[in-house]
Amino acid sequence: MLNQTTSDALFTQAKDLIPGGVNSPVRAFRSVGGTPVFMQSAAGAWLTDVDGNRYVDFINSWGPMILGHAPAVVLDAVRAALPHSLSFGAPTRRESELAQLITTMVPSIEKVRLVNSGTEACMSAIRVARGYTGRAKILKFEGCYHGHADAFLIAAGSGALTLGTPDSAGVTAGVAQDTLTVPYNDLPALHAAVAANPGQIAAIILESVVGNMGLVAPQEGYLPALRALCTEHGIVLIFDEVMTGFRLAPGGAQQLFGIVPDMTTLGKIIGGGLPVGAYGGRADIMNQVAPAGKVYQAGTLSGNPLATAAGLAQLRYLHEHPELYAQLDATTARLADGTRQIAQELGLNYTVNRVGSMFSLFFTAQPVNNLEDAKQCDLPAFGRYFHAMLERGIYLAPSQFEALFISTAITDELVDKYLTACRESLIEAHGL
Ligand SMILES: Cc1ncc(COP(=O)(O)O)c(C=O)c1O
Ligand SMILES: N[C@H](C=O)CCC(=O)O
Repeated sequence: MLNQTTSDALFTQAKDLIPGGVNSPVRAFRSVGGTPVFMQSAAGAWLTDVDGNRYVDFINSWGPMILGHAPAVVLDAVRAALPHSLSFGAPTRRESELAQLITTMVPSIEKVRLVNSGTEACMSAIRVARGYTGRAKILKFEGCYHGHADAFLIAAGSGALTLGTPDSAGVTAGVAQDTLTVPYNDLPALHAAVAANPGQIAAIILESVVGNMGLVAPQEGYLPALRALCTEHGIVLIFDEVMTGFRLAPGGAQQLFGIVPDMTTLGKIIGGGLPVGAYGGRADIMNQVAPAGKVYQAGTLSGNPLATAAGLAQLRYLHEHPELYAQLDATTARLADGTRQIAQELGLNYTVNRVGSMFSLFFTAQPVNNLEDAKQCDLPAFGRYFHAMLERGIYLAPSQFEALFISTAITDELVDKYLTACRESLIEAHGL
């Protein structure tokens, strides 16, 4: 048994002070049971908790730590920036350098605005799309998560789905009526929704590869059809690449699939582990943003000097080392294929979905192409598996409805460690 004495004590204290004891719901282990592990430090592929237990990290702060924890290239950049200022609240050279790199790497982005989180990026992007089109409604997909702005907490994925609150309390009927939802990977449903709201939809926003109902890939032809539909109806197509940006390819999912959206939202990797988000797109759309245009959006700490230093260093490194993407792909293929094979050998035949360096093991033998498919999973068995893996030093997302994120710090030896733990944990979780 893991010694979690200090984590347990800290969680008890935190619950008196912080709602549910955590600052983001999915961390609370609610859907897998038990108490969350409180972390102390991290380096490379490894996390160390407050009781001294060590784990190989397969979440990587939900994506940002693509180079593993504490990479020298990012730490050095932050150290160099530190003495100059923690925040200016005034423009800096590095913001333009970061913007330049983003526009170079991401095909759809001609102009970009930095914000502080993925939520801010998505919230701002739909405001801009509304300002640009003069239309009120947006369309999102069931089980996709775009942060916690009111307009997105309708059929939301991630922690909201995990906790059974995909439609959050506190979101007014007035807001909800402007958010249309349809199942992911279902073109007839999408066409029907657009046809039923002629000239009213400002934007369609989606995770072009979904990570927030577990990992779900777009089916063949889905993204091109979506692109064509948006062009035909004058709808702003927004790819939420908060997870997939700079991860699935240097230019994100849009580069991988060869589809150019009108706008893109970014987060996670772009901050190298510090709080940053961004939204960008075609210049004529982005020129609507204040002070260039009439759509207001602002931020006291936006373009923060430490966050831009970390993000710029990480993005530069990725840009200069494109070979890392083949490495990530090969490592994750070994993990995902190995998991699938183990499940088959044990007679479980569970579904494993993978795109690049993201993957999910779904506790169902049925294919998973949308939220309804993902909801068929055996959640109690997943909870037992999660804890069996944790005992063996493997840190997974504490929810069936999240993807795993692989870093360049995962070596072949660590893949072997994961696969051994996976076999033992599946056996333990199912009493085989
Ligand atoms: C696809 C996607 N969009 C938006 C967000 C919101 O980002 P943040 O948590 O930084 O607000 C997240 C993650 O939380 C995400 O996975
Ligand atoms: N799925 C979420 C983001 O990617 C999980 C992180 C969070 O909400 O705390």
